[in-house]
Amino acid sequence: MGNGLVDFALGAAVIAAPQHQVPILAGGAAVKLVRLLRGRRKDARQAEDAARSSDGGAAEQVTLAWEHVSCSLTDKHGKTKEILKDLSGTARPGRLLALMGPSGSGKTTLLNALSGQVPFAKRMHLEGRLTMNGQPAATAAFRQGYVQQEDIFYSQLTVRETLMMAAHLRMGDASQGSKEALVERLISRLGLAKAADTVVGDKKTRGLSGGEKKRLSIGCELIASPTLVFADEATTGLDAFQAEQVMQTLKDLAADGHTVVASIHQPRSSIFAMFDDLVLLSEGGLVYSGPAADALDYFASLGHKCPSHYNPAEFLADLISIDYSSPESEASTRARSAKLQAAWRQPHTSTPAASTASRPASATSQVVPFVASGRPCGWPRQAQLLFSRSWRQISRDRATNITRAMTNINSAFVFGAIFWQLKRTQTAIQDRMGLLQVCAINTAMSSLIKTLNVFPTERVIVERERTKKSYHVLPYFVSKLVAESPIGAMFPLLFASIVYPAARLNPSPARFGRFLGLLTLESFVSSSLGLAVGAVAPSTEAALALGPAVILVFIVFGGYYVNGENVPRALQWLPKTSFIKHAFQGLCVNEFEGLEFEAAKAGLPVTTGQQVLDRYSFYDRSVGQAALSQGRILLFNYWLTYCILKAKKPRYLTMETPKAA
Ligand SMILES: Nc1ncnc2c1ncn2[C@@H]1O[C@H](COP(=O)(O)OP(=O)(O)OP(=O)(O)O)[C@@H](O)[C@H]1O
Repeated sequence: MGNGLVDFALGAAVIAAPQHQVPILAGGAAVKLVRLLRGRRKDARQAEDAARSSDGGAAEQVTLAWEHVSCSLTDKHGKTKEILKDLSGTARPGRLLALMGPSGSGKTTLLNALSGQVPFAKRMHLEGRLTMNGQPAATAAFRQGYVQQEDIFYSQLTVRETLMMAAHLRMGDASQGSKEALVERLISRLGLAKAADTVVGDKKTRGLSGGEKKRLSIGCELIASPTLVFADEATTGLDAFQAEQVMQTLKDLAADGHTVVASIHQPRSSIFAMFDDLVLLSEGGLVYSGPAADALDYFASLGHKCPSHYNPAEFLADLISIDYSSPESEASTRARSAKLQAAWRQPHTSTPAASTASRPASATSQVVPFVASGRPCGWPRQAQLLFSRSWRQISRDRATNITRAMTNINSAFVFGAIFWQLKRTQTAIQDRMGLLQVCAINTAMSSLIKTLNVFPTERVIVERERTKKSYHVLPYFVSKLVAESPIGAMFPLLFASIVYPAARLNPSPARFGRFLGLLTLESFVSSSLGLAVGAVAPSTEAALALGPAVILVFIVFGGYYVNGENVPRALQWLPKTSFIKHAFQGLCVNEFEGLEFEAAKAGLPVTTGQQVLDRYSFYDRSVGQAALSQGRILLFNYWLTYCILKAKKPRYLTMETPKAA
């Protein structure tokens, strides 16, 4: 059975089992999982050892060559769009190669293709040949780092902590002292000394500048001691000064013998002057590949002379861009782009690309590594590290915690004021029911929204780290849940402590304890639903749109609006899945059992709490059963999230060998 199927079967068995069998099944599942995981860890270590022995642990320089790289996308109607058209080129050690081209020209796709990270898409086809020092890239064991366009970090960790965490996760076998020394070296080399103890920050917390974040991203990639460094749009969104600093960092890396390939949009002339080599793309086709210094001469030879005192990057960008301002200008600029692509395809007697082969910039044959390489740490250590990261993130996030606390206190005061000191009259029965229902809905919503706001971004970090094989999903997920629980439990406590006495609900400490326990459990269940939705949704915005739509169904079947007995047969499973209903039932039983009401002056009076419960079809429920039902949904959501996270491991397209080859 495949691993995914094993997880599916185990999870399904735990959820579907009768209650008394759950511990036995869960125990069996745990043993099986541990065995599976041990097996996989062993495999991973063997693969790691093989990779090490193949490169001997030495930071050998690498020349990356690509030939006939094409990428195309066919739509549903069979129409094919060429994203990359038969590209060939070389990136050499000790040289900074810049990929330039207008937006949509294929820079990111080429960078992804060169790093073996073109995201899998059903109708996309990728072909070409990639070699590293003459060996097929698939079998070459050179380490690479990929600095992504978007800098995403745990916002509450400082620069030093972020780098230290990367070092711990990826250099498990190195000593603490050597990791600390390496991190300090990186900090000073990346010009981050002043910001070393500053938290990364986010929209709510002030932190690093854009340039500092980008340099931190580079630092995190350098932990693995890559010989090849890719950077996508490294300067996008930065001011001129920060952009120059980031490019200088990449240039310094190249000077140390790394092979650096960076895509960039319209750099200023001082940055253009840093490029050793240049690849220019227009509409997925190559219009130039060779030394940056020779580019202007090449285009001048085609009749496109750059005016003096003009930024060469701007001149080249204008030359190869498509002008969509009018049909005529679009046609003429497309024609010019096609002409330039055709000109490049002509054989060059003294092609700039050929000339670079004879003059590598670095005289050494080894990369000067920033750090020593290492293997990832073991599972218990991973769990420990990830726990400390999650704990720091949640405990330091004052802005989020204060907002959550204020929201809960505010709701508690509003509900407390509306349902102030409930009496034992007939009309107060409805008020009690209403209050318990809004308590259940409020707890579910506040917990869900918080999770949806945070988790999709965190998931992207986890996916990136898993691509680097830094850790497995299980230690991450378990440590995250454990770390977040204590603070997550604070908010229902705040809410319950205000609303319970304000409304004068059943005044017994034990009943208050159960009220609090049910709300806390419900808050965790709602958060687990948020994790599952956040794991599926492609972005925070999508998660925030999807989550409330899902929970609305659970609110409708929350036990107050629709009586479970009147739900159509085909939909009877829905109330069973509504954790809001289970919480509400538990709260009602806790509140009404043993309660006596004043008799009505007219009509049929409801004088006991049990009669109220019977009327809502809650006669066979207990607080324990309600808690157990919530617990099962909680476990199901955790299991579902775990499976989604595992299945969502980034998939990349395989580069096929060109047909002509
Ligand atoms: N998975 C995909 N599905 C559909 N279209 C895609 C996909 N990947 C790339 N493309 C298309 O291929 C073209 C090149 O995209 P790419 O992101 O490589 O360009 P780019 O030069 O990096 O652009 P930018 O500078 O704006 O980031 C674009 O038209 C893009 O829409």
